[in-house]
Amino acid sequence: MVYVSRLEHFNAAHKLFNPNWSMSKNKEVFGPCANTNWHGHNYELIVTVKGKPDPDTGFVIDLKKLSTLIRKHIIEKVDHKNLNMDVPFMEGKLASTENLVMEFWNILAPLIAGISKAQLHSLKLYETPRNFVEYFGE
Ligand SMILES: Nc1nc2c(c(=O)[nH]1)N=C([C@H](O)[C@H](O)COP(=O)(O)OP(=O)(O)OP(=O)(O)O)CN2
Repeated sequence: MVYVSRLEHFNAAHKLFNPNWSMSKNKEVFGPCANTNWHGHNYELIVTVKGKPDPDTGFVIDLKKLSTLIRKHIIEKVDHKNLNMDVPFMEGKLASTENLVMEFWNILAPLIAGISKAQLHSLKLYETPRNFVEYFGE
């Protein structure tokens, strides 16, 4: 197996807020991340795909095609958006990095399988240069 990765970028606004809690409980749990008027992040998304290189191309997956697919189905939906208000697949969900990366997986895994013999292996999503999550689909 060879593991091939593509880095994409987006920026978005959000707040961490549980609607079932009072404002003071949200502030207690999420601190400044619960700020009513939002805050923003420069997110970095690393998509890793695994497979065997095709004998004709030497590619596990054409990275240009992978990039186009990620941009169309993920980046265009979240870039310069408010994750709590503007993104249908985040509706009713807390806009944490964990919940975001799981939604990204549900979108990307079948699309990648549809354009190649490769499989989605992992997603790594940086919310800040020091906070990031990794997801392997289980
Ligand atoms: N498990 C999670 N914890 C936190 C998440 C998350 O998505 N999953 N998100 C946040 C906030 O959105 C917050 O804005 C993160 O910023 P901060 O803690 O300030 O992180 P920085 O790396 O920018 O700053 P440091 O000064 O290095 O802490 C919080 N928790």
